[in-house]
Amino acid sequence: MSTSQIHPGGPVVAILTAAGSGSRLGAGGPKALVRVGGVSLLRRAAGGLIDSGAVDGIVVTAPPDDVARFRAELCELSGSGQDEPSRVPIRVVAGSSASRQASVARGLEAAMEMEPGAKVVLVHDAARALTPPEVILRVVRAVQAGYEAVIPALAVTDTIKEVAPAASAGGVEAESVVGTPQRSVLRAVQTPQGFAAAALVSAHRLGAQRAEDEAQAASDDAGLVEAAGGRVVVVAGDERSLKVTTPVDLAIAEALLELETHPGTGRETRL
Ligand SMILES: Nc1ccn([C@@H]2O[C@H](COP(=O)(O)OP(=O)(O)OP(=O)(O)O)[C@@H](O)[C@H]2O)c(=O)n1
Ligand SMILES: C[C@](O)(CO)[C@H](O)COP(=O)(O)O
Repeated sequence: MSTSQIHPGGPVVAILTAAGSGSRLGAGGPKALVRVGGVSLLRRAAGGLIDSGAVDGIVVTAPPDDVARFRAELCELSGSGQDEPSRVPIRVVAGSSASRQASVARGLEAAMEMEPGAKVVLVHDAARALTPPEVILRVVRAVQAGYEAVIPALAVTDTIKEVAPAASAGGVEAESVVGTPQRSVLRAVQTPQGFAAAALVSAHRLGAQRAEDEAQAASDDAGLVEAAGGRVVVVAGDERSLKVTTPVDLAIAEALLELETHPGTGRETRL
């Protein structure tokens, strides 16, 4: 990368995961290219990272067949790092269809190639396109302050049950509840998750054998650090960092943007 070195604590690189197909959204194309408020999730998420002022380079993981399309989608945001030193370089690489973990592993390899001296690595979901820049900054600052793994999260508002696999009785399929974790100690985890670069590289290396099987793969990167014996800490997340997963999430994201653009229209009461 060798760009303007913005951060005295060492370069900060972000991996923006966007290689998922979006089957639950069912938009008929890659989810990251779906528009909310007229702009794709991908551009909004990359723009948020840039707007935080905390990131020196971004690696995007794209669906393997869509790398060129994703590059084109981001070309206006991306700087070469030479003739436009004020802009953040963006590299698009092929992710993996096997699992998010496998996509992040590919992104991490590219990120460490882009900036071998990176001290902080963020892993962020393109699907969390409305994440406020201040959340990104909060995570980066906590890593720079010495925590090796930092995740933003919210307190849980539903009661969460643990269940056993479904069984059928009298023609009714039902799951048996096997436990109710105490709600006050539960957190709903968001992204970006921030890591000391060495800790993330080592955790991915140790967990690599899980990545090709979705059922075994870690559903977040902090889980890999935990499995490797590392310490993960939580900072405040934000409701606007919701993950666009289903059509209802997309409608909520549209409504949030509408509120931001036209505050005080009375729509607040309907949210
Ligand atoms: N093999 C995968 C799977 C997911 N992701 C990324 O990880 C983030 C979180 O995944 P999710 O929201 O579940 O996206 P999809 O996998 O696309 O959704 P679905 O499971 O509904 O297909 C998304 O930004 C997605 O693009 C990825 O890079 N590679
Ligand atoms: C990383 C994550 O967004 C934290 O909540 C989440 O685990 C991703 O899960 P997905 O099934 O890949 O959307």
